[in-house]
Amino acid sequence: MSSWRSKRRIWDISQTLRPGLPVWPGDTDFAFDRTWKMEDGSPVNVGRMTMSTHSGTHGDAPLHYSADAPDIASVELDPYIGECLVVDATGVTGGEVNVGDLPHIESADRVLFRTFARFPHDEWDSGFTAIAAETIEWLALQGVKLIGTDAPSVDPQDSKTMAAHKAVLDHDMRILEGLVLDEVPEGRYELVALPLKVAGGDAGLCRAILRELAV
Ligand SMILES: Nc1ccccc1C(=O)C[C@H](N)C(=O)O
Ligand SMILES: [Zn+2]
Ligand SMILES: [Zn+2]
Repeated sequence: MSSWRSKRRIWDISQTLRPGLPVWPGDTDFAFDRTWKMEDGSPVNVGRMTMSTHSGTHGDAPLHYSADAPDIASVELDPYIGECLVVDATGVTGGEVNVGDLPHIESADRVLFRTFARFPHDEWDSGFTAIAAETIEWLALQGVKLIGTDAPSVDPQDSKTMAAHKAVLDHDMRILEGLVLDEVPEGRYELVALPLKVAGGDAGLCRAILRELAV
């Protein structure tokens, strides 16, 4: 008998989009409803959604932090697929992940940081841990093309300088935010996290997964 289930384990590292999803203070709430309902005699159910482009798990487009930079529909997809390193940064104090907090990194194309001991699924946590601009610079020099975090931003919530986003821009890196890494041990995985192709989009929602590497 055949099975749909792959022999390699998959971790779904996406937030579930649903009413009540915590969003950036002041940003658009996630809403979903049905425009056609089978219970009303429609042959099918059809829904609609209203949301911020930065809802839940998403990839920022360069356009989000630089006015003339590419939108999410224009960016190449290679950074969003391939081998990645998950780093446990749950022990970091002081608000941002610094170079000294990093483990020894042999080489990595993509690095994902787990900063929450327990992901805040039900409330917004303004005190999330950001990534220092120096850390991003350092990772770029190691050849890292994509940085991911379970926090809602690589910069602190009250940042006026957006230093981490600027470092990402300087090195033409890509960012994933709002990943859920609670169940994922530190180590190497295959990442697949493709942002939705929205023309003019400053970000794209992602269904993000990690898969056990082939041995
Ligand atoms: N929705 C916002 C409204 C105002 C200011 C920032 C945001 C963000 O979402 C920040 C974001 N997730 C980021 O890319 O760092
Ligand atoms: Zn964002
Ligand atoms: Zn961002």
